Amino acid sequence: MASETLIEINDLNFSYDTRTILKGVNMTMRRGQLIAIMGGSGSGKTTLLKLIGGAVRPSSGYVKVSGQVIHELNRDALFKMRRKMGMLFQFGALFTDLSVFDNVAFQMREHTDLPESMIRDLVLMKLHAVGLRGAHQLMPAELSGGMARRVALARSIALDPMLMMFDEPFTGLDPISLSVIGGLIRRLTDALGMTSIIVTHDVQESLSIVDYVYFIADGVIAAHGTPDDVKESEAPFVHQFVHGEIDGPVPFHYPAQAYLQDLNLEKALA
Ligand SMILES: Nc1ncnc2c1ncn2[C@@H]1O[C@H](COP(=O)(O)OP(=O)(O)OP(=O)(O)O)[C@@H](O)[C@H]1O
Repeated sequence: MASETLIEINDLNFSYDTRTILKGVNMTMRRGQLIAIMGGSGSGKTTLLKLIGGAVRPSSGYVKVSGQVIHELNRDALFKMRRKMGMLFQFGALFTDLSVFDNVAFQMREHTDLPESMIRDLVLMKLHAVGLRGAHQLMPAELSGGMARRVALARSIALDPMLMMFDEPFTGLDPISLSVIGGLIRRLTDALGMTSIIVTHDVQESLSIVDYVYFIADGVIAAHGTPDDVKESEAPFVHQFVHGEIDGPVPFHYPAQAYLQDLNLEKALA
């Protein structure tokens, strides 16, 4: 059912010690949706993925996945839940000493009792979905960057997750590989009926594939909407992002003391 809620984030607050990272975040994500989370560097996007995956606990509020409050799950229940979530980080590193086939088969062998003949069919099916069935015997060192990313993608969907989280899936890819990966994320989301979240700086690619966008700034949701809403938005924050302006409400520089002061310090240390 496309309209069923998979993730509900309610008044979520999170701090590292005394440093507040997320403030009163509310989000709803439905099954089958592809959602982008965008925001400046250090705005808390990866932290939000960690909260969804239960790697860190909220200071207050909650994340509910499939009706269950993540931080209330015991260890076993959390592991069970995590098995239904796939995570693909920027350099979704492959096991270099395993073939493409064995990389994709790894989780199936670890976490299921499926016979090897069935694993073979499933692995080839996943590789086929990313266009690399013919490459199943290659070793990671024989792959291009874009191919390696596709194998990592096939591996992350090996156990048919209900939720996939991609952290910066486009980083370091040339424009063609980038749109191949973007298209694949969309197609796999639809074909598997999963919910996918991408954290990305790549505004143009994501607006062309996602159903919904959230912008985070200073720990709050500064704007959200469909790609059409976002493209038409007059809000300065959204405008800066969508049109790639360096200066605007999102500062380019991490807060620092005056530059001159830093330079003088260097001189004093020399
Ligand atoms: N383990 C940690 N302990 C303390 N502070 C942390 C920790 N991890 C991240 N932070 C801080 O929390 C803030 C949010 O980090 P996060 O990684 O969520 O940002 P982000 O939006 O994903 O950034 P980027 O786009 O640069 O990856 C950052 O300012 C970071 O310095």
